[in-house]
Amino acid sequence: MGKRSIKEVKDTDLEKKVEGENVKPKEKKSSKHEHKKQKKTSEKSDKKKKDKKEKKRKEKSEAESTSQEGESNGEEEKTTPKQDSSQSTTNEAARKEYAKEHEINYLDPLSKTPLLPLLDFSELPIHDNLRLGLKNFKDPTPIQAASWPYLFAGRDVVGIAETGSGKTVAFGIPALQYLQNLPKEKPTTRILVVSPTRELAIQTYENIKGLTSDTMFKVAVVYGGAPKNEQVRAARDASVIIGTPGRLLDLINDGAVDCSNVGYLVLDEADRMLDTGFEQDIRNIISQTPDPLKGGARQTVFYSATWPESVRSLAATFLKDPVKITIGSDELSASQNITQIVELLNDSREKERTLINIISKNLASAKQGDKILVFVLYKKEAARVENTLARRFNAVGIHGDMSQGARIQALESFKSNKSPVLVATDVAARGLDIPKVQLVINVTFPLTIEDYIHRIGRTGRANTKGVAHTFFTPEDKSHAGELINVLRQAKQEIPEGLYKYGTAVKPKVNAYGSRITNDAPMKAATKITFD
Ligand SMILES: Nc1ncnc2c1ncn2[C@@H]1O[C@H](COP(=O)(O)OP(=O)(O)OP(=O)(O)O)[C@@H](O)[C@H]1O
Repeated sequence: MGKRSIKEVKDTDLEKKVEGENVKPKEKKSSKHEHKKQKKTSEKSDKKKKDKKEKKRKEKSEAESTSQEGESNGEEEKTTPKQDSSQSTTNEAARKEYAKEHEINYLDPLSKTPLLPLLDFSELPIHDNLRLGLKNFKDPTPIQAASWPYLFAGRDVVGIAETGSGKTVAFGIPALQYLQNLPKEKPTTRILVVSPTRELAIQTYENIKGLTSDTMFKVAVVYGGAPKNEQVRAARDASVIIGTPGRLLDLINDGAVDCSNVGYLVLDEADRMLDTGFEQDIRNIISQTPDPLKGGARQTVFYSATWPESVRSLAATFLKDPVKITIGSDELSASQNITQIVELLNDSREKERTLINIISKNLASAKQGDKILVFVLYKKEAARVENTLARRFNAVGIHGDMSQGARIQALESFKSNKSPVLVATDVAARGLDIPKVQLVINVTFPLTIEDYIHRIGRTGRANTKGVAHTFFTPEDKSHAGELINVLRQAKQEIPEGLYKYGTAVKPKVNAYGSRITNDAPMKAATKITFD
């Protein structure tokens, strides 16, 4: 391990392409730890469950649900987790109704009968110390409710749900319970979460730390632009590592991170992680983990709000019989909590004046703590717009040309409301969960419509409302068709002038490269919806 096979691995984020490649995939013999048992059981369980479920449900049906109310603190459970209670504690009809109401769709190559959603935290087969991490939430969100039965059964999952819908907790809780179930032997990395940006890696680390605050698990975060030594120390013996691909590979090649015992692998913002900017790194990282196709015990979970065709066939190569769970439409969709305004401008030179007007108006009526996030496309543009807005509104900026320290400081200043306006490139488009972002302004249209969905998803999170205001100029005309589709899908107003640019949607081209890939479907699967 110790020998570096990458000359220089830079950190990866949305603006920096990783240069280091050519890490020879190692043929690793994966260790067979307990997780495999869990997985085998789960794979078999689908079949068994089919038969058993019918019986169980008949026995248990009717009005069981009410007796579960108010038990969500798990007090009475002590340390004995319930196993797969999701299928039995509330009647089947209520679960089906929930799946229908929240438009949960399943695509499962192994079973025609979905594992129905888990409707209450008290049904979670987890230890009490993990329950504490959920105490601030009332109910599972739909992606949590739908994913958990599969994740606890050890299945690979592709989870697609709108921005701000609680995907981190969706993959985090089963990951930590998996860890909890392992025998207490020499600590080694068991859970690996890969994130596209440093800020998202840090945020996920904080979230997972929050969920583990009552446990002894060691969690570490590794990302570029910060000294390695400290991260190497933190990663040593950490059971959970969250990181950006470049630094992760760097530490793997240094021998500081050992992925040979990873039993639960998460690609957060999975479509971004699998597109051309990251593909090779991801291949290299995954090659260091146990390979389920060679008998290795690794559960792999991919989450995102967007799932373009261009990444699906590649995704399939890393997953074993995954169930795809989609909340809402299969089409690209924005959160319905966001009011989308598209303003057509004839000339890019109108942008600055319009931007200042919108921010002035918005801040004049803003409530305490309200924030505005302004997106641009290029780093230089970010610096220029930040400059303009800094004088008027005490704005700060974040982009890939800044030092990591300055990036963190800007984000802190925005979060703590010292600066109510943050100007950002797409480095802040994905995953960041900043409370009270009331307004997102797209000064320059992003490279892809998926990025648009993620950018505007910085507002309207966790069932709050928000507004996204997008400038659209003739230069953006190639995005008109897909933008119209997104607006229509979210039942938003479509400005008449947008149609003049045409409604055609070009075949998918990966905007970070130029490759077009066809969607090679995963193993034939049956799509199940409740309607
Ligand atoms: N069950 C729940 N009930 C209420 N709020 C929740 C619940 N689970 C998570 N949240 C909160 O919802 C917010 C959004 O969660 P998270 O950042 O995981 O969203 P996401 O789906 O990953 O979004 P994105 O697609 O933008 O990455 C967070 O503040 C989180 O604490």
